[in-house]
Amino acid sequence: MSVISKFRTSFDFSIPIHWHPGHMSKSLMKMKQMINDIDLFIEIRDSRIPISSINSEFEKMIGDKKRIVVYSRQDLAPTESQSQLEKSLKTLGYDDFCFMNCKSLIDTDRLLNRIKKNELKSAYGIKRSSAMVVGMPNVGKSTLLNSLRKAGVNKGKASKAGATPGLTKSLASSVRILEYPELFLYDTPGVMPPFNPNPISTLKFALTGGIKDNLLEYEIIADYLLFRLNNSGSTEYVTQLGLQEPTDNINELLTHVCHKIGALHKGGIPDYPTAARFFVSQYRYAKYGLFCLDDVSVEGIQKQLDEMNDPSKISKNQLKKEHKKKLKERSLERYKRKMGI
Ligand SMILES: Nc1nc2c(ncn2[C@@H]2O[C@H](COP(=O)(O)OP(=O)(O)OP(=O)(O)O)[C@@H](O)[C@H]2O)c(=O)[nH]1
Repeated sequence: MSVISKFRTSFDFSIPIHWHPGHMSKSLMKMKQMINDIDLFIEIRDSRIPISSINSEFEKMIGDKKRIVVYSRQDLAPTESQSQLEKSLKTLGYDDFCFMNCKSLIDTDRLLNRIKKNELKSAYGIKRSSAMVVGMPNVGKSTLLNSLRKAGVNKGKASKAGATPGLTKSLASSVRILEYPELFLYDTPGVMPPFNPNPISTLKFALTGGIKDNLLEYEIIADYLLFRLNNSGSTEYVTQLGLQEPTDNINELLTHVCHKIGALHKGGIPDYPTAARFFVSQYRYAKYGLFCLDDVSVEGIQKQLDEMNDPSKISKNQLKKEHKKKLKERSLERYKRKMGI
């Protein structure tokens, strides 16, 4: 795909988003307390944001324990980015990972066989083993637990799964997912890092549905989406939305969407947040194509990991101040737009 040169080549966003409510810190603490009872961690990351969905807190917690990384939503990420990621991870020395659609029983069977063959080899007939599924919010933890239970012991759903991030709020008791060797699995609430020094990676997480709706205006998420679509030369959105041509102007695009879906207030005033939500939801249903939002080259991964592990360069207070200032500016902008000023 060729990059259309008249579009933006960078996206200015520096609002740090903090979402680490009490239930997340409590759960993280509880997970840490249980560490000695866990034989295997199944850490889930999203194939569309394989690096931005890493929580450095899990890295510290899991340490040298047995872990398998599951890149979920394989069905929503391009095959080229998966092959590139696989190559890069192997070059960087990682090999305990797999890609899957957590809703697919074929994929789940494959994962279960792999766990039986590799991770639980030493446990046959010896003892009951325990595993824990961990990950950021909405990456597919409960879905995977339910699929593993179905594939392993043919039992129904044990955990509530759904498109709303933060659905699982507490660490529940474990459920059996294998009879022989006996394996139990704990579902855990999605945990965001207490502090993420890279606002763009949180923005990517928001775009893929990982943070609560009220934490960031949909118009910003929609603008970032438009930037990414144009920047990758992908114009499927033009056809899908019935636009005349690609645009780099989010207001222009949202005004069109408002009229297309009838998102209008009294007097025909466009309802931008509803239009933005629609634009983003279509992306999440892969209506504009399949995308990987992270750079998965060896250098790209290394750069993102370095940033993640060295937040010391950025002052938390500085970011908080900037956050407040930006929020004020945004609400003024929104007010002006609403009033047609
Ligand atoms: N297409 C696709 N959808 C998935 C996959 N895994 C999970 N989902 C969907 O993603 C949404 C979130 O899944 P959950 O299992 O609730 O995610 P979670 O990680 O438990 O969420 P929290 O409770 O926020 O921690 C649900 O609508 C699932 O159906 C996948 O591999 N492919």
